[in-house]
Amino acid sequence: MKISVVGTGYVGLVTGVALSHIGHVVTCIDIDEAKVERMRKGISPIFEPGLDELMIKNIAEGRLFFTTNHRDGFAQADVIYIAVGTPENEDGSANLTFIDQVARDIAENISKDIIVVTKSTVPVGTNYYIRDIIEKQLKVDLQVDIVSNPEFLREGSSVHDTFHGDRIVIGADSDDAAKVIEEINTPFGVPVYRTDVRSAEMIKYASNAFLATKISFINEISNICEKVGADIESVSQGMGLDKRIGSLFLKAGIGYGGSCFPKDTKALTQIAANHDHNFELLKSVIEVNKHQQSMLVHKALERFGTLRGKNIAVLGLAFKPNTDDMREAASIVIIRQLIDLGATVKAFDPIAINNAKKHLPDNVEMTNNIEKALKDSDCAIIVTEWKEIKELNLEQYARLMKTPVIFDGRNCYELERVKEYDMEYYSIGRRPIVTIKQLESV
Ligand SMILES: NC(=O)c1ccc[n+]([C@@H]2O[C@H](COP(=O)([O-])OP(=O)(O)OC[C@H]3O[C@@H](n4cnc5c(N)ncnc54)[C@H](O)[C@@H]3O)[C@@H](O)[C@H]2O)c1
Ligand SMILES: O=c1ccn([C@@H]2O[C@H](COP(=O)(O)OP(=O)(O)O[C@H]3O[C@H](CO)[C@@H](O)[C@H](O)[C@H]3O)[C@@H](O)[C@H]2O)c(=O)[nH]1
Repeated sequence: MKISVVGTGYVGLVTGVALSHIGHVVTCIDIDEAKVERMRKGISPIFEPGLDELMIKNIAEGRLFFTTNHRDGFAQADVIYIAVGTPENEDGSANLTFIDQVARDIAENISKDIIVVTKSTVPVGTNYYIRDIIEKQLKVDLQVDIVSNPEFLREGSSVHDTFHGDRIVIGADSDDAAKVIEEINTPFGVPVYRTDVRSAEMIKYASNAFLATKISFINEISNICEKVGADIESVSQGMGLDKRIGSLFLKAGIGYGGSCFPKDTKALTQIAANHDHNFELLKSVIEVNKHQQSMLVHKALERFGTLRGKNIAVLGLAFKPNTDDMREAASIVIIRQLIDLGATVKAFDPIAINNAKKHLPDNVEMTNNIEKALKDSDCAIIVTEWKEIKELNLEQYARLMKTPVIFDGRNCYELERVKEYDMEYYSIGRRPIVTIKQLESV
């Protein structure tokens, strides 16, 4: 099948590369010329494990192309995938400017019947809106079918997720169009779930909202655990053994970030509000997440009294490990608060520094060397559970830091292990460990 993918971000590029890998001829279109130039050479503009290798292979085998020209990109296409961004408006609703533009680009540049597949996360009804724009703008009589095919990949494991997903959701009115999309995806061997267009659009928001709810729920439980002396790791494990609950997404921490949960939860409350429904539960999930992000700063304040003049090592900047994505990362909130409180921040991240520079104040020193970040610091705040942090020899904290006081927002270390080292260790939903008596007065 000949396929065009519009938008080469995390979703579009991975989708385009994966579709070419299973044998389709794919042209990826993006308006960003510099990005397209790099991709033509087989260089991925995003950090995603396994992606460069697949790009290089499929370009070499003549199945994967890149262009900035919509007319060229659509010329051969039987199917067009839309994968442009749907960021949030100031009121939290989804901004459909890019979607709108792509619909117009399609209408202006196609010359044969087409199936338009929307991968972007869009409010319920948007696929019909896309079809309306295309049909209104078309200058020739062509058939346009729409299919909602929301994406569930996670950043950092997106290539793996595409080949090993739990389901592919296909929402369509036209049986024929749905069958074409099902056939395109057959080589992935992932189960297909067929439904109507609006339900497919809703499945995406409901899934993200549910996962975000699970996270805020377990974070609230962790806060209570600290007060009653229970251990959140045991509690999560014990809960997760119940198949009705499931063990995944019960990891307490400093809240969810990233390009999806924050914006999609807000967008769903807006979708509900537009239909006179007050989605109170989801609003609380969002509020809990906001508080959770500040949790470690509160703990540090409680511990030190003031953070003015303190040198603080922030370990991990990306919103999760194995990605360079800084969108809505908890590190941004935490670092801003630390600076407002008068602290000096030295931050470590192995991958995300370039992106982090766009989000953080200039006076934040950044390094991809964890030892440099820790050197002479008064305390360390662990924000992202990078391998480099989890595998750090715990001796290093006492060796490098002025005072080895650690606030771990991702429960990276077993408490029994921490006890063997000189440190003062505060984590999430677990009892504090203080092994150095003299630190209590610092
Ligand atoms: N990032 C994820 O993990 C993820 C997962 C599932 C779903 N989604 C959804 O997928 C969509 C895309 O997300 P993303 O993170 O890949 O976005 P992104 O911002 O990383 O990439 C979007 C790309 O689209 C390009 N673009 C914009 N307008 C264009 C146009 N008219 N023609 C061609 N290219 C154009 C931009 O230059 C950019 O490269 C969003 O709706 C998002 O909610 C994202
Ligand atoms: O038990 C958990 C699981 C995740 N998180 C946090 O939640 C955020 C999101 O993590 P994750 O879901 O792994 O990453 P994303 O790449 O944002 O993927 C989510 O958002 C995508 C965009 O819509 C969807 O496609 C995916 O299915 C959905 O998991 C991160 O800050 C994680 O640290 C936790 O705090 N505890």
